[in-house]
Amino acid sequence: MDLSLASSSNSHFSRIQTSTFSPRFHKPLPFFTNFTYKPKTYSRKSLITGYYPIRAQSLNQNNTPSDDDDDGFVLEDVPHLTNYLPDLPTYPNPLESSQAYAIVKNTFVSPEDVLAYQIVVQKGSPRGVHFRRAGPREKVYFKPEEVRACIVTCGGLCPGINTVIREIVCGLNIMYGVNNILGIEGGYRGFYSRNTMELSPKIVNDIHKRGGTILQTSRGGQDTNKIVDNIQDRGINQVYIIGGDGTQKGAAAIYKEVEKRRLHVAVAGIPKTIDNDIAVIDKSFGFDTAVEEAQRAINAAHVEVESVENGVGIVKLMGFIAMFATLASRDVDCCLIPESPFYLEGQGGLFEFVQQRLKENGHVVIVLAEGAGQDYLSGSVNAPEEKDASGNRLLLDIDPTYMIRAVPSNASDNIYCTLLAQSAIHGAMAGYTGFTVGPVNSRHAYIPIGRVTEATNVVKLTDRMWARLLASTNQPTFLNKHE
Ligand SMILES: Nc1ncnc2c1ncn2[C@@H]1O[C@H](COP(=O)(O)OP(=O)(O)OP(=O)(O)O)[C@@H](O)[C@H]1O
Ligand SMILES: O=P(O)(O)OC[C@H]1O[C@](O)(CO)[C@@H](O)[C@@H]1O
Ligand SMILES: [Mg+2]
Repeated sequence: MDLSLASSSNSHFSRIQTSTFSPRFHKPLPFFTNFTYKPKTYSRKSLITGYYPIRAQSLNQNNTPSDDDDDGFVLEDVPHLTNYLPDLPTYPNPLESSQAYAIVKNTFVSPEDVLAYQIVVQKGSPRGVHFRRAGPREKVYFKPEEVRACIVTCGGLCPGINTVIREIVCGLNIMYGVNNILGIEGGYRGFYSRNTMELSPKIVNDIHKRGGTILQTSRGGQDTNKIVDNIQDRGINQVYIIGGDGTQKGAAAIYKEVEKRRLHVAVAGIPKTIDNDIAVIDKSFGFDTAVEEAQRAINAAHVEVESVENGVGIVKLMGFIAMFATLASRDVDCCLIPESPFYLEGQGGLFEFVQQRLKENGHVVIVLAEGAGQDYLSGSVNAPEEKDASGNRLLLDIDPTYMIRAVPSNASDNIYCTLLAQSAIHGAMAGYTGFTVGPVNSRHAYIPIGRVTEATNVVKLTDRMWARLLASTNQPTFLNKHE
């Protein structure tokens, strides 16, 4: 039973060698499975973002393609340092002698463990896409005393960033005995334009109680070559990158350059987005905290509108937070999101609905998601195609409730951040690189960075979740406009 990495110099996707496979799989896997990227592009406006960029191709024992024995199993694997450094020495994982793991039955994740992307299947359907399960491996590709790690945070704020920083520092130190950890200040450009700070468990001890990021963050201004020069100059060999879709694209570029230079450097991404719009993973850290905090904003609006005659309150929130806060609140009369165009006048329009609710209840609370109703906003706030420093389009009149992203993370996000940090550490120590971590159907996985940056999640109006919201608020669908 062996699912081991074989080296492949020209592809950053590993081949999986499977001589025999666990009996719990109803069918043995092909002897070799080779993975090639076949990216498919989807329009940003498309409401359906499902895609399968990698196809498994069966190879027979001579390593040539064969059509048989393919039961549709696809592993979207992450790169490994041995892909371009085949002779890297390995060391026993220090967790073997860790007190914390002393009585754990299975300290190490089996190299065969993979997670299914789709868990709702039908009898006879192909087994589909899988990701490598995250967790500690028996062998590591770094001597703990030789690890020089760094952590950088980029993009907007999100509850829990400090917790992730803390847990990377403490996890590296406590689990793997690493003492050399640098904080890069001020985002990507901090690699070459700012000072660094030494991080230790003592320094980060209580930072999870604070919002923001102790390392500071920034948008724009990254220069991949200069970053990798700096990584080399400083002797850094593990890079932990916390940030959103833009940051993860930057991480992929850093990984590519590191691979080109054939450096013994693991690059690990920890996905961050308060909007919860990162593809593949179940949920992004800080989202629960943000939804909880959004309740307070909605509640405040509700108190205000109830206290005046015909009060109308508008709460502006980000992305999926608008939808989930509405579902959680019960005080929201109508949730407006960019994916569901609405109209103001006439039968079935927003004004008619507001009037009706005012008549019934004397007040109305509307949740407006970032980007909704752009057609109705004056162009005076920002020029239509204005961009921020990272090249993201600036939306009109976007002033989402920032209070929700400055708060420290709640208990469940703190636990989640701990798992993310520890998974990233185990992956880097085990020699995986160019990966991002996150839960897929509740289990943590190593996911190729390209998979999470190729498309961002949008609300699918055709999914039952949006229907649940409509059923909860009883708001108009705006689907039947009468001209
Ligand atoms: N395509 C890209 N390639 C390389 N670097 C990128 C790319 N897009 C963005 N970046 C860099 O990543 C950093 C963060 O990007 P951005 O400001 O878009 O935030 P983000 O990571 O998407 O976070 P969020 O949108 O959740 O706030 C910036 O320094 C930016 O220059
Ligand atoms: O004002 P800043 O820091 O650029 O952030 C704005 C953006 O950051 C985000 O919170 C990123 O998730 C977006 O919702 C928002 O558009
Ligand atoms: Mg972004």
